[in-house]
Amino acid sequence: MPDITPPQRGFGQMDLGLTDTRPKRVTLSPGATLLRGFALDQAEELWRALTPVLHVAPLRRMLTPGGRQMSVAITSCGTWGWITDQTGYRYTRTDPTTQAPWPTMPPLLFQLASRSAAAAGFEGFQPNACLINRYEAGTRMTAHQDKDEGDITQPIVSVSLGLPILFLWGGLQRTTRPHPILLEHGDVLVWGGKARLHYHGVKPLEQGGHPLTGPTRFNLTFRYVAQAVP
Ligand SMILES: O=C(O)CCC(=O)C(=O)O
Ligand SMILES: [Fe+2]
Repeated sequence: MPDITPPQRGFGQMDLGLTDTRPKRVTLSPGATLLRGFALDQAEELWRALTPVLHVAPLRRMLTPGGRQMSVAITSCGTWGWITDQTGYRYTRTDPTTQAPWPTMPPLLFQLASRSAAAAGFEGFQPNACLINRYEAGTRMTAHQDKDEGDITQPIVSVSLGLPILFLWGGLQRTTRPHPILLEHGDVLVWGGKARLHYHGVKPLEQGGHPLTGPTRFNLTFRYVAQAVP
């Protein structure tokens, strides 16, 4: 494992006016690649493309099957959207809050996801679902596997926008001690193949302000959901 220990909290090399000498590409484990800043050039355009999506399918804090309200606010675009309620986790074709189909995935998002996957060695990725997570200060996501897609031959592409967060990259067992990775604005993380079912989560978001997203962090995860999923 390369040294990907996060820098000290509070400032980064860039804030000091120094050149960022960290590698642009880091393998976290076989099949999992961090592409630092891969989406940076397009961040503002991506952000603008999200506005109409969030208008049609507003962010909402859903209930877990155990009846707890998630701290992260979530919505989706694409053919399939991910939901959780007291009957379980699943993908649906319509938004349960509006009964309307999920908004179309903006082509810019689709193309970025497909290019990112290819850059990480997964050619031909055609996501049909994009989950949109909004984190506010104190919000976190506990360790989990992404396994509701019904097809684990396709990777997950995760794009971070806004405030930085510590992402926890685990192993195939929940008990594997996770490795913290700093995910910053414009970073893209791709995991597939042997890494597809690795546990992962994020630490609580620290308070802060970002020029684009204000006091929040947005994360977009692109997935391919098998048509057989009801
Ligand atoms: O916010 C992140 O970086 C991870 C999100 C995630 O794991 C998920 O939506 O399944
Ligand atoms: Fe996940």
